[in-house]
Amino acid sequence: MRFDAIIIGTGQAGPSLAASMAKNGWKVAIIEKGDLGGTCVNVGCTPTKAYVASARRAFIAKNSAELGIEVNGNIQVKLKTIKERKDKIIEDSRNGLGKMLEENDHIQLIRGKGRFIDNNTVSVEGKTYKADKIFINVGAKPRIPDGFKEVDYLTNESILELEEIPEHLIIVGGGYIGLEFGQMFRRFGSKVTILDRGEQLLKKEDPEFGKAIQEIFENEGIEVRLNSECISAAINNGKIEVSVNCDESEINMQGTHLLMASGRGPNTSDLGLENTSVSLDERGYIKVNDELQTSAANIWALGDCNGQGAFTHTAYNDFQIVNSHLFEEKKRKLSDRFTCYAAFIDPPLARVGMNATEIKNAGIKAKVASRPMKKIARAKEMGETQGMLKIYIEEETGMVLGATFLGTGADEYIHTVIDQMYAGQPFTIMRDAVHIHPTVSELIPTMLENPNPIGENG
Ligand SMILES: Cc1cc2nc3c(=O)[nH]c(=O)nc-3n(C[C@H](O)[C@H](O)[C@H](O)COP(=O)(O)OP(=O)(O)OC[C@H]3O[C@@H](n4cnc5c(N)ncnc54)[C@H](O)[C@@H]3O)c2cc1C
Ligand SMILES: NC(=O)c1ccc[n+]([C@@H]2O[C@H](COP(=O)([O-])OP(=O)(O)OC[C@H]3O[C@@H](n4cnc5c(N)ncnc54)[C@H](O)[C@@H]3O)[C@@H](O)[C@H]2O)c1
Repeated sequence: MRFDAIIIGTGQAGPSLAASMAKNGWKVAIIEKGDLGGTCVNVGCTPTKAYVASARRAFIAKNSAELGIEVNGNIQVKLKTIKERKDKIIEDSRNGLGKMLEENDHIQLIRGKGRFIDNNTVSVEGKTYKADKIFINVGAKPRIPDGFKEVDYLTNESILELEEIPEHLIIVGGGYIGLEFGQMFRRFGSKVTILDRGEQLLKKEDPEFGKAIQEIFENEGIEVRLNSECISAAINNGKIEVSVNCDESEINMQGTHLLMASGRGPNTSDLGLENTSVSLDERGYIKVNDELQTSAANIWALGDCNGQGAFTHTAYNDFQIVNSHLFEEKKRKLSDRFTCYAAFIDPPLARVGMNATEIKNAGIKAKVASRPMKKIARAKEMGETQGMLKIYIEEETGMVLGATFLGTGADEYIHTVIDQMYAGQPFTIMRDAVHIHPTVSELIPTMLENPNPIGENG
């Protein structure tokens, strides 16, 4: 069967692209081997943020005496109810997407695993489909290091199926997934241990933010063990035993559950790409140019599988870039994008652009405007004073290079800085703006009054 375009994967880029192509009169096939909506909807952002909300309610219920609220009696966390609520949110989202794809006359939804036969042909369960243009949106999967084959470990998928709270959850990996699940299950009532081979949590952040998060986690009773190399696991007396360290001072710990949160890798190994002229990098990501075109001129790669971002908003922006080249006058480019993201721990960490370490490594002369949350009126009124705000400004031009915020609501007001960076204006625009009192955002202009040289610790 022949189409104008074939899309492989219904993640965060594919369905929007299919809808746009259909609107422009193209005949499109979209192939999906699993649940519609991909990682974010089914086993990523949506379910985890629903769980984070339940975990925060549990935490507040247990920790509001200081604000004059005492709960007498038992606070019960019902994981089965939390899961049912999450399943309903996912189902609604999946059904909405299914309806959109199935009711569009220009789109054919094909269920099954797609595999390239050549640059213009994809097979699904024995049938072949041809198109002039093919768009790959196959996402990523957990990367499991050697040493865990003997145990029945959990991943971000299976942990979301649990109906009972683990007694002791050991987590390998102190990145986004490890931290979000770690804090949430601690708040649900589990004992939690987080192991990471690195020197700090969230290794892409400046060390002071890693340390601040570690302190917040330890204050909640989470055990954090860094510099844990050569981790492996086995079953001992029905429990999971985890060995940490390579030398004879090896430490063993026992837990009831083990979550692997040690990074993700692209779904490109069994896609038949060897039958095409698409090139991969050494880690298996599909190489793309500034327009997300692969080394095969008629094939594009979008989302996690191209290694240019590992977030829903970057996958969606990939759709916007490709779509602009197909149908719009104003062309978008990958290189126009500022890196931005949030870790949805509590308080959240939000980031855009460069941090102090990157600025120093690049040899850029810059200043930092900073403020601890404990010096912000609204944070004090809310009783949520953990964290700090930092904005980096290039000395020569006055342009904003980036910001890292750790604090209550940071995932929202980071957008003040993101929008400023996209506007391409100097920091004085933000400094001279009038913000609403009392908000955390109102301190952004104030902190920009007195930027200082970047110190040893950022
Ligand atoms: C636990 C967790 C929490 C996360 N939280 C956030 C968050 O809060 N914010 C955020 O921005 N990002 C978050 N992410 C990352 C986000 O989920 C991903 O970056 C995003 O889903 C990537 O989308 P994608 O379009 O690249 O692919 P995906 O959403 O992974 O979709 C790819 C689709 O392709 C299908 N597929 C793969 N191979 C084939 C094949 N051969 N044939 C047919 N179909 C195929 C898959 O079944 C899948 O449905 C989280 C990820 C995880 C794991
Ligand atoms: N809030 C969000 O936007 C969000 C939330 C969850 C996931 N995600 C996406 O999912 C991706 C994957 O998340 P992740 O947390 O799995 O990966 P990650 O790369 O953020 O963190 C993995 C951690 O595991 C450690 N590690 C790896 N192998 C190890 C080993 N053998 N022994 C000990 N430690 C080891 C690494 O040092 C690292 O700190 C992220 O890059 C992110 O893009 C995003």
